[in-house]
Amino acid sequence: MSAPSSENRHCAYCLVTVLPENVKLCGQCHRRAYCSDECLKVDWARNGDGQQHEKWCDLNCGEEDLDWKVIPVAGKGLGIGVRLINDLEPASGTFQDKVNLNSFGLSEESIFTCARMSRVNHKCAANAGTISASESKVMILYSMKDIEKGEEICTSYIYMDDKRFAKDPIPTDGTRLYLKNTYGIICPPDCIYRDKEMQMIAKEHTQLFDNMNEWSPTHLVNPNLLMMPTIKRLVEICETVPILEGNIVDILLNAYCAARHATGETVLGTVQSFGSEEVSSGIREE
Ligand SMILES: C[S@@+](CC[C@H](N)C(=O)[O-])C[C@H]1O[C@@H](n2cnc3c(N)ncnc32)[C@H](O)[C@@H]1O
Repeated sequence: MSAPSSENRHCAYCLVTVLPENVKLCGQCHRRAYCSDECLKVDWARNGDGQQHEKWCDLNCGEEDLDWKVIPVAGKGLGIGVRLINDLEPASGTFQDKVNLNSFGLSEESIFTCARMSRVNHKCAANAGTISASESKVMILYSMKDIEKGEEICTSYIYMDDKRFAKDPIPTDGTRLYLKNTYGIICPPDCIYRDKEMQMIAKEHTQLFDNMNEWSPTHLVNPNLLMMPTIKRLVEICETVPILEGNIVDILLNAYCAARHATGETVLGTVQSFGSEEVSSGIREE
C-alpha cells in the first residue's frame, strides 16, 4: 500500500522530504520513492551492502505505508512511526480486546499481532486466505483467486476448520451472530452463503476435511485405499465451487499426502516444494 500521491514522501536513500510532484518512483515496483535518479541508482545497488533495493524490489515489502511511516520529529530528525496497538479496532475496546480482535493463532500456544495483517477485512466469499508456517514463525497471506487492481483483499474470519464452528462452519445464523458480536460485522443479504445449496456443499466440504484431518496421523503409517473417494470428492468440490478455495492449499497438501501414501503409485501433477512437504498443483490418477 503506497502513501496517497498527494502526500509528501521521503527519499528512500537520503531521506530528504520530497514534494508529491517531485517524487521519482522505482521503475519496477512503482512504490519506493526517491528525490532523484541518482539516489534511485545508488539505492538499487548500495555496493552490495545487503540492503540493496534490487534484492527485495519484487517482494513489495519494506515500503512505508499507513502502518509504517518515516516521520520527522521536531529537534530529532527523522524517525519511524509504527501503528500503535491503541489505534486498532475496536476503537473503544480495552488493550486485551484489541489484541484478541487482531491476533492470529500461530500454534496452540502462541498468537501474534501484525499491524498490516490486522488491516484485512472480512468477507464470507473471501479472495484471500492466511496460512501459518509455525516453524518459521510467519503468517502468510495468499490470494485464492485473481484479484483485480483496486479490489479489496479480504479473508474470511470464519475458519472452516475452527472447532468453534464445527457444527456451524459457514455463515448461518450462528456464525452470523458470532461475526456481529465479535467484530460488529453484519453479513449482507446478498451473501453467497445464504444460498442453501452452497451451504450444503460447504458443510460437506467441512465434514470431508475434518475426516481427512483425523486420518492424518495414521495414514502415513497405514495407507488406506478407502480414503480415495473422499480425496477425490474434496478436489472435485474445490474445483467446481470457487468460493470454497479458502482451504485449497491445506486440502491439496493433505490430499496429496493421503493419496501418495494410500496408493503408493498415484501420479501427481507438478510437484512444488512447500516448506518441508511437497505439494501438488493438481492431482490426477493415471
Ligand atoms: C481485524 S480488523 C480489520 C481492519 C479494520 N477495518 C481497521 O482498519 O483496522 C476487524 C474490524 O474491522 C471491521 N470489519 C472487518 N470486516 C468488516 C466487514 N465486512 N464489514 C464491516 N466491518 C468490518 C470491524 O470493525 C472489525 O471489528
